[in-house]
Formats: sequence, C-alpha cells, structure tokens
Amino acid sequence: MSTASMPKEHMPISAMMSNTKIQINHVYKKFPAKKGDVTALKDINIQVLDNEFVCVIGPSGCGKSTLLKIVAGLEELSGGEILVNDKVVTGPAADRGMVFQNYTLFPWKTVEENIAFGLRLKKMEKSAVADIVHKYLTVIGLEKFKKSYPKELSGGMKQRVAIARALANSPEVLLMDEPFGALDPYTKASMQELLRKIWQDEKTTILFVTHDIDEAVFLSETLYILSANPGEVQARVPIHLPHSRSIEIKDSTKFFRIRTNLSKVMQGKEDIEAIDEIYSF
Ligand SMILES: Nc1ncnc2c1ncn2[C@@H]1O[C@H](COP(=O)(O)OP(=O)(O)OP(=O)(O)O)[C@@H](O)[C@H]1O
Repeated sequence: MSTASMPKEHMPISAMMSNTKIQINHVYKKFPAKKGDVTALKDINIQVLDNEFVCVIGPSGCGKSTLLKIVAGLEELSGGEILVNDKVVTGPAADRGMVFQNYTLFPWKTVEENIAFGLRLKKMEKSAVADIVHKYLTVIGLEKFKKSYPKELSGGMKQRVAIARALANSPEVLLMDEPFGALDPYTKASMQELLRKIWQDEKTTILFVTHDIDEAVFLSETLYILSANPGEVQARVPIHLPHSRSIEIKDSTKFFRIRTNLSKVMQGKEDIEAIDEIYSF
C-alpha cells in the first residue's frame, strides 16, 4: 500500500511514537442551521510532529479555517479532541501563535512595538525584549523599518511583521490561515521562500491552511487534502522534495507532476496512489 494513503493505524510504530506537537483526534464540528445542523468537519485526524511543516488544502468551504480556529481555541469543537504538546486545547493560549490572511497588526504601534507586544504583556525585562525584537527584525529583514507604522508598509512587509510577532513569543506551534492569500504572485513567492527558511532555521512547527496547491506543495513536509461537504480528510500525502527549497523548484518536473497529481486527486479524476510513481522517478 502507498504510504500516501496509509491509514494511521498502519503507520510504522516509530512514526507514531515520535514527538507529536499537535494531535487532532476524531474532530467534528457542526454549525446549527434552520434546516438542521451543518457538519463542517467530520472525523478529522491529523498529527503534526515536532518541527514538521504540515499544510491542509481543500476547496472553499471544506472547513480549513474552522479547523485552524478550533486548534487555536477560538472555536469550540462538537466532538473529538485536540492536544498541543499533549495538553488538551480548551481555549486560546500563548503556546499557539497565529497569523491570518487579514493583516492584524496594531495600526497605532510601530513595527518594533508590534513585535514586542506579547513580550511586554509577559512583563519581560526591557533589554531581553529588545534582543528578541532585534533578532526577529533581522529574520524578516525589516531592521530599517522598525520605527515605521503598519500603514507605511506593503502587504508582504505587514505579513513579515505578523510572522515576527508570532515567533517572538516562542510559541510551541505556528498556525497560519492563508497568510499570503492577499499578496501579489511575486511577493507571495518570496514570502513562501522566507517562511520555509524561517521554519528550517528556527525549527518551528507549522500548521498552514491554504487552497493554493502550489503553495502547499512548496511549503509542506506533509500535506492533508480535505474534501468538502462535510470536510473530511481525503488523503495524507508526504512531500518528498529537498529540505532546502528555493522558489525555482516550482519549475522542476517533479514539482509539476506532484502538483498535477494532487489537483486531479482533488477533482476526483485520479487516485493518490499515482504519487508513488512520481517519487520513483
Ligand atoms: N460561524 C459559522 N456559522 C455557521 N456556519 C459556518 C460558520 N463558520 C463556517 N461555517 C460553515 O462551515 C463550512 C466551513 O467553512 P470554513 O470557512 O471553515 O471553510 P474554508 O475551507 O476555510 O473556506 P475558504 O477557503 O473559502 O475560506 C462552510 O460551509 C461555512 O459556511
């Protein structure tokens, strides 16, 4: 059987026993509606390992944002449970950093004040805050803009600050909901490259949702496809591309074939098994 379609119970014990950061176990979400409840998510099982980059893709309305909000503790689940670092999620907490599509910076604060926000709440010493802010300003390449206000920044720059703000709090996991969805294609590509580098350098654990197959293949170590109505896991797909990835990889035959296969799987035109043939080339 293909590892791509392998159910969790058939996965090697070593994989099951490794350090799991996020466990999404049998999660259901129902929304009340006039004609009866709408099942937005049905029996979702997703495991994210320490320092893994996992993307969830699926068509509009399949429940990607709902799932991420549940992991963030911003939305209640109707069944199942979510654990982050073996602790059951009962609400929002600092162990989960969030980056959304809509820019969520404080407009009245400068770039450095935005990055420092969570640290100041923790009443961290000024010099320690300054060190952390400096570190993440360097990571996102915006040292020269530390005194700027969000309105003076481009969309890509704002998202870089949002990522730095989330990372500055040393979260256990980073949850990202289409963070580059509003950016132009060029900026989006450079942000994807930057995020992949940050993930590699900082050893972060990331759960990222998107409807963009290109983006998901480029970023992921493991990718989950959700189908819609109700949102269900259609397939779990390991992405065997090099660890260090530059955006040029999108022009490679392998990348093209993975993307084409996934697109056909999502349209119900091809079986996920075909992905093993791509990797055997
Ligand atoms: N607060 C809510 N009340 C009722 N139904 C909701 C609510 N939030 C989401 N839904 C429904 O749940 C389903 C999943 O929505 P969700 O926004 O999570 O999907 P999505 O995959 O993120 O979509 P998109 O890619 O368009 O953002 C949809 O059918 C949506 O209408």
